[in-house]
Amino acid sequence: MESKETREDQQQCDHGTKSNAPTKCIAVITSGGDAQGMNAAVRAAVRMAIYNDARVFAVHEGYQGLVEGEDFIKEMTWSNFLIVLILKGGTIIGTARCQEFRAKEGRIKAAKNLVGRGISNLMVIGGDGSLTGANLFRREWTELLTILIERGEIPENSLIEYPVLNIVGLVGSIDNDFCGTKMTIGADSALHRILECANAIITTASSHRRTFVLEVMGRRCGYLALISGLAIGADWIFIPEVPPEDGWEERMCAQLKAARNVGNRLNIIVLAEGAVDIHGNAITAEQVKQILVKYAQQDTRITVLGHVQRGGSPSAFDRILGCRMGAEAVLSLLESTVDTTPFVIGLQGNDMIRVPLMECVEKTRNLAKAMDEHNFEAALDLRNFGNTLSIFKGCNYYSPIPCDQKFRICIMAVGAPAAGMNAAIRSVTRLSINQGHEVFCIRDGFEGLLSDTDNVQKMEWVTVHDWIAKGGCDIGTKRTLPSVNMEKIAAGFKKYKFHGLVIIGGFEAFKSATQLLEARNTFEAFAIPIIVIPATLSNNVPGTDYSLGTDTSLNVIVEVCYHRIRQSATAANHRVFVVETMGGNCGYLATMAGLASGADAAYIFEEKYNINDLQGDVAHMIAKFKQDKIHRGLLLTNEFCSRNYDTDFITRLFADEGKEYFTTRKNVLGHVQQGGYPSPFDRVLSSRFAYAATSFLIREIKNNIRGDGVMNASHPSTVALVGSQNRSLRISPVTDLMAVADFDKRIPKQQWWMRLRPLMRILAHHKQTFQRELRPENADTE
Ligand SMILES: Nc1ncnc2c1ncn2[C@@H]1O[C@H](COP(=O)(O)OP(=O)(O)OP(=O)(O)O)[C@@H](O)[C@H]1O
Ligand SMILES: O=P(O)(O)OC[C@H]1O[C@](O)(CO)[C@@H](O)[C@@H]1O
Ligand SMILES: [Mg+2]
Repeated sequence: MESKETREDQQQCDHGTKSNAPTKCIAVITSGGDAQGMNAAVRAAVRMAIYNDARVFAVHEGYQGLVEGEDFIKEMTWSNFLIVLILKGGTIIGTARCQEFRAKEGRIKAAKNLVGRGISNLMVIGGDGSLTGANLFRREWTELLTILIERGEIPENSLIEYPVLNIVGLVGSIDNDFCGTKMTIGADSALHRILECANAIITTASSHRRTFVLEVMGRRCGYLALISGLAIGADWIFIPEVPPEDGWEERMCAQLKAARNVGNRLNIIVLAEGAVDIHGNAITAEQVKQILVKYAQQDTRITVLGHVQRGGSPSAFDRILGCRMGAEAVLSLLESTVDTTPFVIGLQGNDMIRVPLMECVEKTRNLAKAMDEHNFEAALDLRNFGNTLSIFKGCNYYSPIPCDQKFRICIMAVGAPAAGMNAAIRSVTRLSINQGHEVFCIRDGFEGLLSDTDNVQKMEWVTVHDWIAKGGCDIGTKRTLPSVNMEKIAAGFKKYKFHGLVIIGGFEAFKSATQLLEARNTFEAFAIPIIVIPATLSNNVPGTDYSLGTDTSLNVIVEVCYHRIRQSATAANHRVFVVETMGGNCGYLATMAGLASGADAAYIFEEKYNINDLQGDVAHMIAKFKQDKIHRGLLLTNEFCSRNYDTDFITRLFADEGKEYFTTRKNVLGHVQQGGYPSPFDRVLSSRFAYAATSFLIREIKNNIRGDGVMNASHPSTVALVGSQNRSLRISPVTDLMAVADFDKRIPKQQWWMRLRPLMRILAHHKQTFQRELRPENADTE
């Protein structure tokens, strides 16, 4: 049965080129523990299905609803999933842990309920258990239908009509415990919750000079504990995959005491709920507390974060991940035939990929088996946590190695402030100190060297103690480029005898590095290895898909767009908001915030538009207010989207042309986007960048130091930028990057995220041609 509303919705939206797949009926289900971002996935799935002329049903209350049938399975329309749902945590269609579905009789009932509605395509959004159950359900499909035919409960031809159950899985779980995707929907939001709580705890812990044991979720997976431990700057972590060897009690106490001895006022221990010792015995928060009180005489408290981690609004990352996975999952179902392998939609690099469900279930099972058999080495390998663990130790355990020759490493920041700069400075400082070297910072970038005061300061382990959680840039950052007075800057470098330089910043940081490289011919003080760590909310630096600060800003924009502007729009009713983001000429923030907020459009510099396009969008907005019963509109603009058709123009156009249907208001978000404490993603990325940058620098100093201790780096490859490309770390010589950068526009010539723009338009009900996301060529295999 097709509802009137559905047909109208479909008619009013001619979506351009569509897939040629025959009409299919798809059921969407959320199952297992809820996770933030599931709603975004359901919404994208419903809309993508309707866009492709398929019928789509939501199964309420997980597998329980599938078993019960009746009103638990409802057909969805375009308007069922308004943008408001993107911001909601949990799952609006409900979830459950259903015992009945584990038994065959339960699955027989479920099959009957699907066949009765003509559904043979199932999208399951859940964790490892839910997807294992889905796989079993698919494998048994013929048997289940045969039983139902024999019982006379479904028509005889059902097996001919529905020979297979097509399945697609989306991993929605805060645990990030499923093999086949780099990130599961919800894990990033859970990290946000953990960090919010840790921020609150750190102030009281510091006041009382206390130790806190923070217990986090994750079942038998240590992802949340490891990543939050790194992002908080914890003093010790316990994760199930790396159980501590016997004698850990003394080692932990010694480590915590050492941290206090170098000036820490508090200690934080992050304990995964599934943590065990080398014999497989559980390690509990209470046990850790008792040990600390008894052997380290530390005033210790326990905080078990519990379900807070699954609550709250999804992060920008999870909203975008949910949207992309939901859309890709529908395409996978529409393309499937009787012979198609069921897939899980995974994130690899920056791309959505389809991974055989069986393979993922098998790998996930092997992992559980390795843990059961106490084969922790294999488990750690399968999880791929090794590198992160090394970074965690390097940044948090004070253990400088003796070193024959101490190098003098210099850090400076160039450009506008961005969240994550302090975190990167902390990591470079600590990693270098632990390698036995000395670290200095130049305050206020190149201006610091030009001024008459001494702006060079030695950095100690404790100087940067709490910098991982600090926004801004405590060493000061300025836009001034070295070219303003190369001679004086060279004199400064010579005076302080730096062996290597880390420049943290945006496009100016990159440009500074190219200028120093060029000036090497004239000034030998620049014959040192130089590495740039990209940090700018604009995300416009060549050689990296992400710069530090971008994710934090995106979360600020999404939070403002939704929790503040939306509330105002709801109260005002019939209102369109035009929200201007920063980013220079780069439309990353406007585009991604548009996708994450379910915006109607995002106008950016890189995608030209003219008055006809804008008029079309006004007409589209009016149609939405008239037909979709929507009473709010959201348009994003990038600060330099167009010289003439800018934010003011767009606001006035919508205000005038749409005045019978809505009022229009403008919001320029401005510098709030530069503020705030860094997001988990930015904190972790800062440590990874710092690790790669420090390793590069020390290696290149060793390669280029003369016997008399003077640096002689002349090869251009010794001036480089560390970036995240398809989520793998890459060091690129700046000479290579000069070819892929547009210096006039201050953006890279190619930007990976541009291919996400059609999806944003489709989900906003625009006419649009969908382009499938390309498969990665050089995606990481982590
Ligand atoms: N082996 C199985 N066979 C049939 N159904 C299963 C199986 N495993 C799990 N299920 C079904 O999936 C539901 C959810 O599974 P589970 O409780 O393991 O959560 P999950 O999907 O792993 O999510 P999370 O771990 O994130 O909470 C179960 O209640 C059950 O209905
Ligand atoms: O919500 P419940 O059923 O108490 O389950 C808690 C479990 O679910 C998860 O939150 C998600 O799997 C785990 O981290 C945790 O162990
Ligand atoms: Mg699970």
